[in-house]
Amino acid sequence: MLLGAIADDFTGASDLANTLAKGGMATTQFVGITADPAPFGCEAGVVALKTRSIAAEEAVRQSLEAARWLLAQGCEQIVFKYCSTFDSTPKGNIGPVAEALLDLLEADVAVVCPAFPATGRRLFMGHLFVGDGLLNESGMENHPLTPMTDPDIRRWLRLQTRGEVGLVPLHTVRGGVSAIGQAFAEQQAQGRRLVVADAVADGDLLLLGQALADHRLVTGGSGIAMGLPENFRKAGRLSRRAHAAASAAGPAVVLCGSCSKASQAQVAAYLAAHPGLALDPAALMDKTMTVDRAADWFWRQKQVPIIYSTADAAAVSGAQARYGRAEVAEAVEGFFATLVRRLVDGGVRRVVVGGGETSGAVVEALGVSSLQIGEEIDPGVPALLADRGDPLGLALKSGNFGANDFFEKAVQRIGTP
Ligand SMILES: Nc1ncnc2c1ncn2[C@@H]1O[C@H](COP(=O)(O)OP(=O)(O)OP(=O)(O)O)[C@@H](O)[C@H]1O
Ligand SMILES: O=C(O)[C@@H](O)C(=O)CO
Repeated sequence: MLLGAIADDFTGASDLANTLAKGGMATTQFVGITADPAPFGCEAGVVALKTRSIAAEEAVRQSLEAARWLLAQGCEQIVFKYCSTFDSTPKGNIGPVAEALLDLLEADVAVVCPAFPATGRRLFMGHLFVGDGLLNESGMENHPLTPMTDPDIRRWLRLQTRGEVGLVPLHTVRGGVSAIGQAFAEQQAQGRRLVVADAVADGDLLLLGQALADHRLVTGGSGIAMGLPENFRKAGRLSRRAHAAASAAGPAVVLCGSCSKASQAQVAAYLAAHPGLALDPAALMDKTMTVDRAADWFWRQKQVPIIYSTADAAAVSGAQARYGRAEVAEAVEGFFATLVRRLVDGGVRRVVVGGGETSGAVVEALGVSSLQIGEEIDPGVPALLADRGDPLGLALKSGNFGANDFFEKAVQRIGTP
């Protein structure tokens, strides 16, 4: 294994794995930390953790454990993948994990770059934009777990770090590989080990990728990895392996626990032509909605149904005020976890999931340990193939990713009925 990555959620892991596979690296996504050696021929390994919203010390512990395993597999460069909307709270976890990885790798400096232009996330003067607006006006300010209320990534990250945070602005990035190298060296000389780098287009990310060839640690969204495979290819170190074929066959289900604006629109679009079961947190808390009821409902449907807790910001904050933020999240995620196990044990072979935390709960419940990366469905979302006795097709969609018709496309692209 040449390149190892640690992703702080499951959809983020498949987003990054998709980028590395498209870049020509034979890539496997691992579900959590494993003690087993990586499969033969794996050039890039992405360890999917569920550390985005847990306590910072625990996120650090798990990330270091994953990094040590990746290093033991031979990895020369480590990528720490977080969300392209920099999802975190003032207490972490991006800063503490990045600083701990710098220490482990004995690295002097690392880039911080959540930009992912294909999905509208662009970074200018350290400020993160989503589409044509700032991050804190994009709907992310209402996120159920990590509300993003400041678009200045330097300022937000500094709340989380021990050390100062630097910046390599866009005009320097556009100056090319040696200008970028010099800028990092200057930031490092001033004692800034975490350095935010601007990027508004794929070309900026490719330049950065080239300039970061010798960096032991790279941190960012999946965009920052766009240029990394080329560094290994140029050195003649890559084989060329095809994407995994979508070979799953059987009934399908769509599960959505994401409450993002994009997910709200995608759920509405899917409901226009398919049956849906809405999960109300109150009904989960007082147990009037049970996994038995939802599973019975599922098997009665003639078309591929959607089961969702997706709701608008007012409904989400209402439920959180009544039951507590963590309590609702636990109830919703726990419900999806038990339900998906029941459905897959009962014969479902294609599972489409909306939301990173939700995907983590679902994949962990299914007990699969690794995922092969298939073709891209929409930017940042590949078809995935797991082995659970039979082939199991999966798609794990980040909250804000995907076109309006994502769910319909994904059901078709991850296998056949
Ligand atoms: N109706 C609801 N009310 C309150 N919380 C909810 C509701 N539905 C889902 N949740 C919780 O909100 C969280 C949504 O997070 P999730 O990561 O799945 O989606 P997302 O944040 O939109 O996606 P991503 O992390 O990929 O951007 C989960 O913990 C989920 O359990
Ligand atoms: O970077 C992103 O936006 C996604 O891969 C993600 O991490 C969402 O959970």
